[in-house]
Amino acid sequence: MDIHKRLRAATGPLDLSVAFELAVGETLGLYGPSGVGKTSTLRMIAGLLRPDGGQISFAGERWFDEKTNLAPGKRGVGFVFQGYALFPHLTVLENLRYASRDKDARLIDELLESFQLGQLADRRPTQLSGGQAQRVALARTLVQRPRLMLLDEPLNALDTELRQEMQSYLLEAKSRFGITTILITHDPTELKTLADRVLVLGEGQVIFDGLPGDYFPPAGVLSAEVISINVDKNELTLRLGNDLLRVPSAGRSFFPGQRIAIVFTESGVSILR
Ligand SMILES: Nc1ncnc2c1ncn2[C@@H]1O[C@H](COP(=O)(O)OP(=O)(O)OP(=O)(O)O)[C@@H](O)[C@H]1O
Repeated sequence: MDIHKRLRAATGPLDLSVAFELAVGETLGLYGPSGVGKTSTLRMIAGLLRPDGGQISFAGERWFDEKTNLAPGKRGVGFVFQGYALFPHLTVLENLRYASRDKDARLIDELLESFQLGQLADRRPTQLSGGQAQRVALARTLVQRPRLMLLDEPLNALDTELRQEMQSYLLEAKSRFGITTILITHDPTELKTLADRVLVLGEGQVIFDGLPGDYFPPAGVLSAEVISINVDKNELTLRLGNDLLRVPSAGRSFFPGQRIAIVFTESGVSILR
């Protein structure tokens, strides 16, 4: 993907320019402050917003470039966002059947089971809780067998307990159906639980592309800067905030200016990486 678009932000033009790879089967998290262009990126991948330039390809198929602009319906993308509407006059089962192109009863049964919706199959959307409705919305997207699933803060409206419950449903769906997914969330825990990789956007640009654990280190891990190395004493001097620390270098080599992750343990400071 290599997507360029001039957006109109409240503060003036915002030049969105994002390039990234998307491997089949992976879950990519999109993270970043409000207004940096996350939703617009998903809308362009889905074909709902036309980029100014660049190219969008998935699984070896070209969806957009200067000569191509595949219609949204031909891309095989399932888009779930907050407040995603179910048909109010249809039951849960009817909502799934309606969405299923091939009326695959086995897949519908499997989704009802995976998302624990069996008992709720005959209820209408107004008779469901927020978490239940969101489970139906996800099942309804999966029943369409999308090749790529785009989730725009799907769990945002839910409270902490329901979010955790939904995260486990999403994990289950990921292992059962293995659908390539891009997930926008503001929740680092959600990214660490669900995403294989995270792309952090800042002001229309990719500022980090890597493992969620590298962007959000575990609690207790601190980032320090190597100030100097005393080879004779096998010792490093580190700057941590305004403090200088001396720690054993344990025979590893470092260079001044290098940022390293450290953790305080009972026996002193230990260097993680
Ligand atoms: N079709 C469009 N044309 C021009 N500008 C747009 C268009 N759609 C959105 N924008 C602007 O682009 C900016 C980025 O919006 P976008 O919704 O992509 O950000 P976001 O990172 O998803 O933010 P949030 O986390 O708040 O949802 C906003 O200032 C918005 O007003």
